[in-house]
Amino acid sequence: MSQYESARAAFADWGVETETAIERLKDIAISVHCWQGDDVVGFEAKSGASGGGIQATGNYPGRARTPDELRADLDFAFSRIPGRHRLNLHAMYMDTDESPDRDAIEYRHFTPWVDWARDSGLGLDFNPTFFAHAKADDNLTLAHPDAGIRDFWIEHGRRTREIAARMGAELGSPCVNNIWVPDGMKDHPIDRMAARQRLQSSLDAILADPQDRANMLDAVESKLFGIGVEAFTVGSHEFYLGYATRRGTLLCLDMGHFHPTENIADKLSSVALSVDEILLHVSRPMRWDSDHVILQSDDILAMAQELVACDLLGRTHIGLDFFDATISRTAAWVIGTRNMQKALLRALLLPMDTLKGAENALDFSRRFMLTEELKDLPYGAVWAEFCARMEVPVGQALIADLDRYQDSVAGRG
Ligand SMILES: C[C@H](O)[C@H](O)[C@@H](O)C(=O)CO
Ligand SMILES: [Mn+2]
Repeated sequence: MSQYESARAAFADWGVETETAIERLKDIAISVHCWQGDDVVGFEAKSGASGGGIQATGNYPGRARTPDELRADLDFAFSRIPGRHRLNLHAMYMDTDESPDRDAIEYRHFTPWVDWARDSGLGLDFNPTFFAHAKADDNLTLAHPDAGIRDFWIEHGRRTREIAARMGAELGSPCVNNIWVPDGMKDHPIDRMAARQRLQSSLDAILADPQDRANMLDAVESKLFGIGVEAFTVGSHEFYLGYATRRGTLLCLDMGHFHPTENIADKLSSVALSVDEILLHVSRPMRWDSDHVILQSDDILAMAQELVACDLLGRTHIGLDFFDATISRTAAWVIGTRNMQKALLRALLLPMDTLKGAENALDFSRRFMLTEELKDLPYGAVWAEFCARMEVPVGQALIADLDRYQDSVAGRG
């Protein structure tokens, strides 16, 4: 009997069909973020420090310096991640000989990405870039007291929605356009309300034109604090939860954007009662929003378990948001994305009816015994079978591939 056949029998003993779990996992597209490949630098003529409190640390060799290098790295990464997925592109990753400012970007500045995505069978998601720009140096953009600066960023936001809609139409899959702004203050503000009113009306202006939801979906992302905006973030969780609920946008929950002791998995069932769809930025905050590459850690397993237990997979867009320049960037993409998939597989392999039955009967002894014994089941054999069917390597063969690719890019200047 093969390892998979014996694992299949072990799960069947608990009433779980491994074939069903594998089929469901195949259908879950992860939105892989472009910015892990180049340390959040982007390809604008004048790219500099990321700003907005975002900073990749490390100088591991092999950073992608051009769109072609980034696409080559992504081709490799996607070839080692089982399944069909999406690329999450920030506006500052335009691919053009022109140098449009943020308020002048157009669809044509991104067509090489769309052509590549189409050829690769990938979906695209998009983000306006409200940081790494002189007009964001005050750490205020859409909430800036200066109407001229607000108008500049409103125009940027409007254009990204048009570009996202066209990307979605071209690829036949709705493009999620996620708005995150760094706006805040280093020290205690006097007039929080005025800043939040400005952010609200700027967002309203950006979202004023209706777009076909078959082509694009709007999302808004909150944050607790960032470097340089320790005292006050205009777009807090409460601000965006209310905004998304009122305006019918997706709510983005970034796992690094809350207090480190908060359980982000616990928030899913709460916000799902108020918003139709959720966007996740799966990340690993190490004491703060450090954006470490995700592990198969309790937080990630809990997030996946909630998505399955609450039946939220159909209305949750799973995006990743981590970056680490101290390790191979392609290895970070591949291992991080596979960790998300492994967490989902583990959740899909749980005998959910049995677990819920124990809980509903208030039989907490049974729930406790079940959850702990289930941890010993052979999840690895099911994962290996899934990878074999999707023609991607596991274990030492994967590590050899990751090493080989890293060696091939290490000479980049
Ligand atoms: C690139 C950023 O990580 C991204 O735009 C945003 O999602 C964020 O999380 C900022 O902290
Ligand atoms: Mn994020």
